[in-house]
Amino acid sequence: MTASLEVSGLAFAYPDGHQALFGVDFRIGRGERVALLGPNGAGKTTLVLHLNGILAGGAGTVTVAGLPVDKRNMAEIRRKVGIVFQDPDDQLFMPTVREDVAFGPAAAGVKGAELEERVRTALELVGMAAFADRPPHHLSFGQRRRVAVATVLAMEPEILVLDEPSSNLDPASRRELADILRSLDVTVLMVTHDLPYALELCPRALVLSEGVIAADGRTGELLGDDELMRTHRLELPFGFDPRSVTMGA
Ligand SMILES: Nc1ncnc2c1ncn2[C@@H]1O[C@H](COP(=O)(O)OP(=O)(O)OP(=O)(O)O)[C@@H](O)[C@H]1O
Repeated sequence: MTASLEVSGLAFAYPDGHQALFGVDFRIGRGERVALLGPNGAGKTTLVLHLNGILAGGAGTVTVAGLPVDKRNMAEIRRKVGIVFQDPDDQLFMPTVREDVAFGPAAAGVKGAELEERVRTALELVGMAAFADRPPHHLSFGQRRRVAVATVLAMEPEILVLDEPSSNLDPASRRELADILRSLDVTVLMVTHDLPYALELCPRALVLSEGVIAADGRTGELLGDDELMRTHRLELPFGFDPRSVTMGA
């Protein structure tokens, strides 16, 4: 399988000397959906910020679709790695939804009919085409999150990275977003503390703990491993049985 993402020997210490990553290795094939799990402070955000070069300077390499993440390739890397941050308001700042979704591709030089097509397709993929002319701040949180996903999809990324995509969503919005994510033909890396959501959406999971990959395998198997879960402070909701979920892979 062609790799969308390869992380090799990635280590990183913050300027204050705090070491957050200690040699992280994994590979994600094109079209896979992978959950990145781990307790608070495990290094998940630090890892994600290396995927598009926001953080750099430690040891090891990150490669996206064969292209190394480094200063020379930054513009192309930022197009290939689409990060949807936890707070949609960090990503929406234009007067209308349409302008927000057009912003990234327009900055990358896409214009005219192609730009319109990109915007239309991205909004259709997240079920928000009818909202194109609305100001983002008039939308509900769940709708703003979907538009934030569209802003990233409009870049036609190689890999979609989602930080806590289910946070602050009501059950119906949570399910609708899951259906949208499952329908997309894109590689997904999803950082989440919502373990049932990880199980529903991602056939594979990585457990990051104290700056190393502690486990990499089938999500259902990892969540069913009581010893692994306890060791890395992962807890399923009360009464939730990972063996009872049929996954929509
Ligand atoms: N700017 C910073 N300077 C120094 N240390 C930092 C900085 N940002 C994060 N850290 C430390 O690096 C470690 C990893 O943090 P990180 O935010 O990557 O964890 P996380 O797995 O994303 O946690 P959470 O689940 O709470 O979001 C933590 O110990 C944190 O305190």
